[in-house]
Amino acid sequence: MRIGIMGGTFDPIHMGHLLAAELAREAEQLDEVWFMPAFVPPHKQNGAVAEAEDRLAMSRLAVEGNPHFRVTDIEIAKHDTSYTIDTVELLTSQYPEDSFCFIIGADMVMYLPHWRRIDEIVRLIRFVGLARPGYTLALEELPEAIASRVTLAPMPLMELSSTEIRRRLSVGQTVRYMVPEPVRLYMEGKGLYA
Ligand SMILES: Nc1ncnc2c1ncn2[C@@H]1O[C@H](COP(=O)(O)OP(=O)(O)OP(=O)(O)O)[C@@H](O)[C@H]1O
Ligand SMILES: O=C(O)c1ccc[n+]([C@@H]2O[C@H](COP(=O)([O-])O)[C@@H](O)[C@H]2O)c1
Repeated sequence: MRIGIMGGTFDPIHMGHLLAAELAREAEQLDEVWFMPAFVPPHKQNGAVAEAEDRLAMSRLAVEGNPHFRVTDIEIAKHDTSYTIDTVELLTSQYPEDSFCFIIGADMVMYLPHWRRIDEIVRLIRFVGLARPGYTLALEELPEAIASRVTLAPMPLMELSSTEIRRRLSVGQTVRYMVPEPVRLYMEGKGLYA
């Protein structure tokens, strides 16, 4: 199977994540996309992040109804900082028959040189990069070994971030149509980010 990994903090998951995953799936003819909430994302170790169980539950609610989407708790179950190299080594050894790519937005594409052991990651998997407002997808600015492993997929600029959703909820503004409705109801029910 051709599998795309959509890794993220998903604090909370939003329509930008879902659209990016769906368009990457189409462009790369992926059989499945696995949404993978990080336990502690490497570059957010000092910031407060919602409980992993809530981020996982919201991710599960978000993918309901799409037969190509799944959620994996592989990183959350480890209860440790989620370095992608560890996850990729685990996935490629656990599923030798499948081929994996990692789906990321433009901010993460340009940050790839800073990922832990990126030289080894790019030998194991490819990346699918999608446009995001505020970030230029300038592959020519990346080292060739990394740039050659990134394929760009078409994506309309979507001005949406978890930060903006948390900000809106904290001041009582609407997030309807920015997140799937079951996710909105979950956040409302638990008073998340209020
Ligand atoms: N609006 C968007 N368009 C394209 N890609 C996105 C968008 N929002 C998030 N992504 C991508 O989804 C992945 C996971 O992102 P993450 O969970 O950190 O969400 P975020 O909205 O960037 O969160 P925060 O605002 O808390 O930093 C990253 O690869 C990121 O680039
Ligand atoms: O492994 C790394 O060094 C690394 C550095 C930054 C981000 N990542 C991964 O990239 C994905 C998106 O990260 P984030 O913080 O935007 O949610 C998520 O799966 C992270 O674990 C990985």
